[in-house]
Amino acid sequence: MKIEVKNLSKKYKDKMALNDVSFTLDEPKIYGLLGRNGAGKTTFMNILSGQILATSGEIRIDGENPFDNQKLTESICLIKEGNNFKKDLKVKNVLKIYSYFYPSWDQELADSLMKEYNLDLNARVKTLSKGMESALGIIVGLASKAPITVFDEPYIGLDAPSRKKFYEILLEEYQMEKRTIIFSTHLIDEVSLLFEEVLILSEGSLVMKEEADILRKSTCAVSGTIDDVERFIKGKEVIEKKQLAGMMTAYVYGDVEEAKSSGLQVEGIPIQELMIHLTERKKGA
Ligand SMILES: Nc1ncnc2c1ncn2[C@@H]1O[C@H](COP(=O)(O)OP(=O)(O)OP(=O)(O)O)[C@@H](O)[C@H]1O
Repeated sequence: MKIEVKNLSKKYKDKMALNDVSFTLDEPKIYGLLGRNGAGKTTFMNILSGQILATSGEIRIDGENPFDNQKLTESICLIKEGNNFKKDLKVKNVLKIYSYFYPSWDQELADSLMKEYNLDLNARVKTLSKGMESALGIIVGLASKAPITVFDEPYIGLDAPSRKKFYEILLEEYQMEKRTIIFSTHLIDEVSLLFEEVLILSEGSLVMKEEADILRKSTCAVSGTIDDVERFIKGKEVIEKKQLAGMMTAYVYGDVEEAKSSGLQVEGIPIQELMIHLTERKKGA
């Protein structure tokens, strides 16, 4: 499904949570939506899934506005950080409700994930630990098979092996059947290899939207003497540079191979680092 975001803004009292954001997601891909606390990620995901209205601008999903749109809601599954389910419900009833709601619900997948995460069908949501409740969210998100599945920090309390399992199953499912997955997380290093495209929000503005492969190939950290590094970065877009004891390290948009052949020390920039530098740069602007 095509997602068009046009001049989207959301204001809460005097706080601009989103400020004139525009972009298009054309294809089913795994998108990483990144940014620091308060950058506007949850606000965006809530507007996308039709839970709240924008102050101005709009989101169109295959041409339609998601707010109060029953037909579209069946195509979007939003799994939040917590409180996804009514506390008094039994796990089996949660699954039943969602299976009725999502036309593409995959019961077989839900059953196998229930085993994987060792959840008791008869337990009530309020008796689940934080990690178990997150596991239930992950199960619903994956089994919904919703063409747009949005995970907003979906794994609070979930231990590292369970998170790893989640990434593996997400990838397996995605490879079998592509769908748009929008993933917001602060555990960027852990997940970044899953991302096919990365969007970074900073203080309500979109500061980057780029394919992850291009980012890996076209950004690098180069280190060497100040003169050598300055020579290399001349005319290139510099994300950040630091000097120490006559040496310089610069984070630049530039071809990794070219940097290597210039004799400088070259390293890739992890997406997490890139996010930090891009959001810092904006603050200082
Ligand atoms: N209901 C609300 N009322 C008032 N302000 C809000 C509300 N929801 C969000 N905000 C503010 O809007 C800004 C963006 O919040 P949002 O939750 O979208 O950020 P986020 O990127 O998801 O942050 P985090 O990574 O911490 O979850 C923040 O400054 C936040 O305080």
